[in-house]
Amino acid sequence: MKLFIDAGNTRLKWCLDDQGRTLASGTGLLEEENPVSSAGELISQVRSVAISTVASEERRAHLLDSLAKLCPVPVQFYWSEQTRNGLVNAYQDVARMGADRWHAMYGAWLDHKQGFVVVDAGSAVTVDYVDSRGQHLGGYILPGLQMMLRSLRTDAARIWFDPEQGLATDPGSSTGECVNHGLAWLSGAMVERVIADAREHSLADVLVTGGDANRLIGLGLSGIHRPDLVLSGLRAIHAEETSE
Ligand SMILES: Nc1ncnc2c1ncn2[C@@H]1O[C@H](COP(=O)(O)OP(=O)(O)O)[C@@H](O)[C@H]1O
Ligand SMILES: CC(C)(COP(=O)(O)O)[C@@H](O)C(=O)NCCC(=O)O
Ligand SMILES: [K+]
Repeated sequence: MKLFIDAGNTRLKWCLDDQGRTLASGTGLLEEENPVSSAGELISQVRSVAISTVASEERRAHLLDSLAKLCPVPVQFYWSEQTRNGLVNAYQDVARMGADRWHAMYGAWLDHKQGFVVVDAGSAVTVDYVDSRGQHLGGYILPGLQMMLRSLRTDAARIWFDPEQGLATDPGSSTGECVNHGLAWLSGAMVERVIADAREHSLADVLVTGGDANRLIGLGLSGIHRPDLVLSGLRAIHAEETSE
């Protein structure tokens, strides 16, 4: 059995794979003693681990320590690449691209050859465009939804509010409404840009992943929700690398 991990800046997503079948999946926190505690006893059957991560070196080392205690098996990290199976990265320096973006794009490329957008609404929001030839046209990195609220709370002395998940975008008449509606309004504007760009570049599909995917879908981002997109790409790449 293999353990696949997508370790982001906020949460860790994992799944257990037995010859291509998903036996279990869950989420955890990187700093926990056992970040895959939700896998329970199954962890003892793991024979190898494959990881996609954008966490700091310190947190990556901590994850390795935790895994070594839980299951002392080989661990392989997978990073961004220049090209794979027809998908071509637009970055000149691909080592700089977050591994999660490349793995999400590859997961999308396998099923959506007619051109696509990947929106990953995690700690940060990333938007990547890939055309029907597999050429990555480039992308955007924006502050995530929680990150924006946190910066308003910490960097502005007189802004107090309770965060809400609402979708209202009308002009607010209290600090709380102005902040919460403002975030929905800004996110909605981003969604409109993504839809317009997809049309302009003839990208047929919009794939949405990340912890805030449903919020963006609620704000009009009509697309395919693929919470497992990074893990899908990682699993495919691992399978290709280990079958050679
Ligand atoms: N249970 C949860 N714990 C933490 N964040 C969550 C949860 N559910 C939804 N979120 C939202 O998801 C975002 C993190 O998304 P995620 O895809 O896990 O990020 P990352 O890949 O950066 O770790 C947070 O900013 C938050 O708004
Ligand atoms: C943009 C990101 C922070 C998104 O990570 P996440 O929100 O999923 O934790 C991550 O992909 C990253 O650290 N990228 C490095 C810079 C780049 O992709 O160019
Ligand atoms: K992200």
